[in-house]
Amino acid sequence: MSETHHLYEHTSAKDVQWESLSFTERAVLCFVFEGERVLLIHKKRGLGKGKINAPGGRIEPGETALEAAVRETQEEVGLIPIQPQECARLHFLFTDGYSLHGTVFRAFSYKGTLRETEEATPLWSPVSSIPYDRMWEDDKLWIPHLLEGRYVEGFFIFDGDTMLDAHVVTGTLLPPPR
Ligand SMILES: Nc1nc2c([nH]c(=O)n2[C@H]2C[C@H](O)[C@@H](COP(=O)(O)OP(=O)(O)OP(=O)(O)O)O2)c(=O)[nH]1
Repeated sequence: MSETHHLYEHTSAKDVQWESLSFTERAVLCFVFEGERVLLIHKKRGLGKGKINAPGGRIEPGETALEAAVRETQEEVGLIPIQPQECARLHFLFTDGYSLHGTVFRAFSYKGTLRETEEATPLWSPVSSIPYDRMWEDDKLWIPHLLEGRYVEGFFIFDGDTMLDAHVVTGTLLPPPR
């Protein structure tokens, strides 16, 4: 194993100069709520294969984060979220130097028909029993704040699938859906 592989192994998430990182990749997630349930997916391929997550994916060139959130949700499960609202920012640094910035949205209405695709199997999860044990390790640290309606920022250091350190900051209460 090379030295660079362990570049950030002993770095704390609080000590990383996150604002001066030029992220390798930018991605989005979109949480669609209906009553006391939230739309999640079982991801069938790509990064996070086998895990439960919210719909999402990489932002394409020329696209805004909001546009990507709507497109990825439609591509993965057929639903078009209506008026998604930004509700979190996530920052990931991997020990091999890869870094990922995530913008998270929430929506309370949608159009279209839910369907399974080659990328994902959709599932409506009760908000009170999100399957954190089948999700990315950091999710249990920030999704509860999102569910309370608070803006949240997360800073995480990962080695592959293993979370080495985390720093979560909660912000203001977001305006309720209209
Ligand atoms: N909830 C959560 N999502 C994460 C974490 N790490 C991480 O990459 N993701 C999300 C961000 C993206 O939405 C998704 C990665 O998907 P991706 O878009 O890179 O992979 P993909 O192969 O499906 O690519 P694409 O064609 O859909 O763009 O996983 C995490 O720790 N927690």
